[in-house]
Amino acid sequence: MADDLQSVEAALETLLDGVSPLPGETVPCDRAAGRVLAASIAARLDVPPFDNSAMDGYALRAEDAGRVLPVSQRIAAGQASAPLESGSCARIFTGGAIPSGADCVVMQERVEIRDDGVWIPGDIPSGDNVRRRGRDVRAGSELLPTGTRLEAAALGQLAGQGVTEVEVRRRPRIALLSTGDEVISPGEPLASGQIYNSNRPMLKRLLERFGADVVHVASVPDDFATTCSMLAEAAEIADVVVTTGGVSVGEEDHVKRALKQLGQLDLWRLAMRPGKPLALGRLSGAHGEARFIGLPGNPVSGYVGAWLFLRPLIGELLDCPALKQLPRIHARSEFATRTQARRHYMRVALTFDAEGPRATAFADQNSAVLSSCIAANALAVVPAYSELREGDTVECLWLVEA
Ligand SMILES: Nc1nc2c(c(=O)[nH]1)N[C@H]1C(S)=C(S)[C@@H](COP(=O)(O)OP(=O)(O)OC[C@H]3O[C@@H](n4cnc5c(N)ncnc54)[C@H](O)[C@@H]3O)O[C@H]1N2
Ligand code: MOO
Repeated sequence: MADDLQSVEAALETLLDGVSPLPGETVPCDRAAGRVLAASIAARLDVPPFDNSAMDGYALRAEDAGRVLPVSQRIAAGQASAPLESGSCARIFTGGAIPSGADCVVMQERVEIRDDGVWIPGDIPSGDNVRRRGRDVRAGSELLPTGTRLEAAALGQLAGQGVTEVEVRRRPRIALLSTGDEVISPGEPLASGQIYNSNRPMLKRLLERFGADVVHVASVPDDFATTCSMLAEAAEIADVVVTTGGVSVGEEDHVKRALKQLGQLDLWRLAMRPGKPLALGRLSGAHGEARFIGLPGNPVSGYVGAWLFLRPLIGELLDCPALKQLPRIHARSEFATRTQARRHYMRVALTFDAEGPRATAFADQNSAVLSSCIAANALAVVPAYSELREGDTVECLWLVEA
C-alpha cells in the first residue's frame, strides 16, 4: 500500500477481531424499540388464534350457496360463535369468529336481503374470505430470529403473541472525547481561532441511530498528561472509546502516544479519503478491554468513519447482521473524478427513477465541509488510482442505520 497506508478492509478486520456480542438484558416491550434481540423468539400462539372473517357479510357452508338462507346467529368481532345450524347462514363482521361448520364468507354487497332470509350468489368457493387460524404465525415456529432489530413490524408481532418483555443486547456504551484546544461548546462565546464542536452532536446522533448509548462526553485539552488521564477514565466506563482530532502528525496530536502508553495502537493511517489518519487500538478498563477508535478531527472524516467503522463495530457488539454491512447499490455516476493512492468515499445523493439509481456528488468534497453530508444518503466508492467518468457505474454504500 502506497505511503504505508492500510486498507479499509485490513482496518475492519483489525477492529472486529475478537469482538464478542454484549450480554443480554430483559426489557419491557414498550421500551424495546430499536433494540436488538439477544435470543430468537418462538411463537407461543397461532396468529390469528382462530378462523375469522375477512369481510362484513355472511358465513355459510359453500355447498349451501346459490339460494336463500335464514340467518341463524349474529357474530360480531370479539364474540364467541355457536356451531352453524345446517341450511342457514350467520351474520358476521370482519374479525368475527367463523362458526364451526361454516367454510366461507360472502361480503354483504353481494347478497340480497329477502323476507325469508338472505339470497346468496352461487359462486362462493369454500375458504373464500376466511382468514385461517395460524395463517400469519404458527405456534412453535420462529417468530423473530436472534439479531433482529426491533422496529415497527417486529414490535407488532411480539404484541400479537401477548409478549410483554424481551431479552435484548445491552446497548454498547460509548465514550466520546473531543480533542483540540480550539474546539469549544455551543453556548460559549467564540474567540478568535476557536470553532464550535460540531463533531460531538453529529457523532452522538449517529451512534444512537446505530443502537449505542453515548454514556460519557468530554473535551480533552491538547496536553499529553491530561489526554492520558481522560482516556483512562473513559476506558473505565465504556465498551468503545471514540476520540475526534489529534491523530495526525502535528506536535499537538497526543492521542496516539497516549494510546500506546495506556493500551495498544493496532493500526493507523488508512488508504481512504476522507479519514486518512484514523487510528484503531485498545485500552484496558475496569470491565476488560475497551476498543478505541481515533477519528480525525475534520467533521466529514468523522462522519464517514462512523458509518464505515463504528456502525459495523456496534453491529458486532449487538450481533445484528443488518448493522454489520452497509447495503451496496450500483448507480450511474452523474459526476467525473480521479483518485490517487486513497480510495475516495464521496458524499452523494442517490435518486431513483425509471432508468435506475443515479449518484450526484456534492460539489465540494473537502473533509472539512460538513455541508456535503447534509443531503448525502450514500457514499460513492471510487477505487484508488482510478478515473470515473460521468455515466460510468459507481458502487455506492447506502447510509441506512440498519
Ligand atoms: N502534515 C500533515 N498534516 C495533516 C495530515 C498529514 O498527513 N500530514 N493529514 C491531514 C488529514 S487528511 C486530516 S483528516 C487531518 C486530521 O487531523 P487530526 O485528526 O489530528 O485532527 P485535528 O488536527 O485535531 O483537527 C483537524 C481539523 O478538524 C477540526 N476539528 C477538530 N475537532 C473538531 C470538532 N469536534 N468539531 C469541529 N471541527 C473539529 C480542527 O479544528 C481542524 O481544523 O490532519 C491533516 N493534517
Ligand atoms: O483524511 Mo483527511 O480526512 O483527507 O482530510
